[in-house]
Amino acid sequence: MSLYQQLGGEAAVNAAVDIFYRKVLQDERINRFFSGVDMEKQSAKQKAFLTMAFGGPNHYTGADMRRGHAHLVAQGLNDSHFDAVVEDLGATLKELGVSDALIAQVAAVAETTRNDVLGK
Ligand code: HEM
Repeated sequence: MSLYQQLGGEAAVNAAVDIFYRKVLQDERINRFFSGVDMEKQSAKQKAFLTMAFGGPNHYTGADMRRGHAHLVAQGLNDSHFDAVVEDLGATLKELGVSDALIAQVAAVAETTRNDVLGK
């Protein structure tokens, strides 16, 4: 069974969206990056983010991740911010009762996007 399926597939993504988004917006280390973001598109973005982090079906490539975050890199986005997002994601999954082993797998999937997201 894939990681995405083990976590509960689309239902798990939907459950995580609100909790994750709240954590990110309350996180003083990173919330400035989200201040100008279109709120209507935000939910779809969060779902795309979580589906990707869960190792599920997504339509994004490394090039898309580079393009999608290049304006944030220009604003100073760096490893510390990436780490904060991974931490907020882990805390979200913990709240939803996901095991530490699965959370570690999700963090490992997120890691595969680090260089693209940070434009390295
Ligand atoms: C774990 C790695 C990450 C993944 C998988 C990821 C994924 C995504 C995806 C799929 C999008 C939507 C792109 C689109 O518009 O089609 C996006 C946009 C965005 N991401 Fe990330 N992201 C990651 C890390 C981060 C980090 C570390 C930050 C900032 C702390 C961040 C902030 C944003 C913002 C603000 C947008 C919206 C940009 C806009 O609409 O202007 N992301 N991300």
